[in-house]
Amino acid sequence: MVNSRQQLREARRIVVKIGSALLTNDGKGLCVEGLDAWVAQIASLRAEGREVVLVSSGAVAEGMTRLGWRERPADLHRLQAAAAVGQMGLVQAYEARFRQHGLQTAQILLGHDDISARDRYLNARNTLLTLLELGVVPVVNENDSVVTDEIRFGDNDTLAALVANLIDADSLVILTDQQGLFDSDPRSNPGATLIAEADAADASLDAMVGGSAGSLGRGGMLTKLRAARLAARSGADTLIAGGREHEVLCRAVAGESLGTLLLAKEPPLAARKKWLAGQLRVRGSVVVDAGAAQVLRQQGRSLLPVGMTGVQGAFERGDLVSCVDPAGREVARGLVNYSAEDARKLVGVSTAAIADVLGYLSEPEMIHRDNMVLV
Ligand SMILES: Nc1ncnc2c1ncn2[C@@H]1O[C@H](COP(=O)(O)OP(=O)(O)O)[C@@H](O)[C@H]1O
Ligand SMILES: N[C@@H](CCC(=O)OP(=O)(O)O)C(=O)O
Repeated sequence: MVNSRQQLREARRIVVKIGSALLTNDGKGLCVEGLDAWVAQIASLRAEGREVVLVSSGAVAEGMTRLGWRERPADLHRLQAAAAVGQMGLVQAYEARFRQHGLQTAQILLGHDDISARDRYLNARNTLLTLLELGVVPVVNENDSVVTDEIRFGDNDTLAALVANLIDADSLVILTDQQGLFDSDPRSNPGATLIAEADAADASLDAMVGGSAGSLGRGGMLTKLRAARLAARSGADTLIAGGREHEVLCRAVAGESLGTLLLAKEPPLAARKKWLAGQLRVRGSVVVDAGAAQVLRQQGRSLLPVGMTGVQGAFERGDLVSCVDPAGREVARGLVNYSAEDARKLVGVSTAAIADVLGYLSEPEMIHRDNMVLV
């Protein structure tokens, strides 16, 4: 059997995520010793010939420190202003340190649209890959100052996983203020035990994460677990580890057993499906009958109008829509071939009758399987 830690040793392309809780020293400004240590470790990973993309949080927290604010503002524009101020501090901190190791850095700020629009997704991918080829360390964050609430990732775990998908990373390493994933929140349960390794898809992990974050972090362990599942879609394993541990990155990549390794056991999704899986903006839903739900789930088939029993929401051809079973559980998501208006006319309609009902035939499928991902 291949030792699963061996896979981290062999990782050529790694996404490292540093969370707010860790980076901002629990609200006392950027953690200088931490930054020195992480940058030095990333520099040695680069010197070993590995490619590293850094996803760093901390803009809002650093902005609050610079502006002298103690409370995280509730007002979106003040939050966005803080992010804009703090992002300057972040890039300065990384730039200066990487330069000492002879490395160039590049700032990449991504929003949801950069991942959801296929052309922008491909463009972001090409830019990141070009930077890696040039030996530059890209420093990524969400484009906090301009994104609207409806479409923000909010936590950088999700963003880091999407970046791992985007560049086909071998591993995602999430550094946080805990040593990894525990069987319950160690903040509230001192007796909690560290999980050393699990299949990212293991449903029993869901009960352990609780969803609570620290005062500075956004997502807690729940978003880290979800991120591991997202990263697994492109075949990347995820390590969640304590960022304050001595030489944590170098030791982890040397194959030492620390933190929690969440393994990608399913075969990677095709590139288009990876892009689909990262979409946040769902425009509506179609209810499917039990038979359709079964063939979607078990045989990965396309959804035909005959399997639909209802349509909710307002969507256009090409929008992302979710498919729910008769019990209301989401089965899949995909890009529709018909608008909501036409779809309502097509509920339960056989393929042969589509043209008669609509007066035209676009495609026989409501959602083609190539444009669908199971949830
Ligand atoms: N099962 C768990 N194991 C470890 N930490 C957990 C668990 N459930 C909740 N947490 C909380 O998640 C927090 C880390 O998430 P967060 O504050 O969002 O950090 P970051 O900014 O690094 O993303 C921990 O401080 C911890 O209190
Ligand atoms: N983009 C935000 C990061 C949000 C955040 O704190 O995320 P996380 O570190 O995942 O809890 C920032 O730079 O402040």
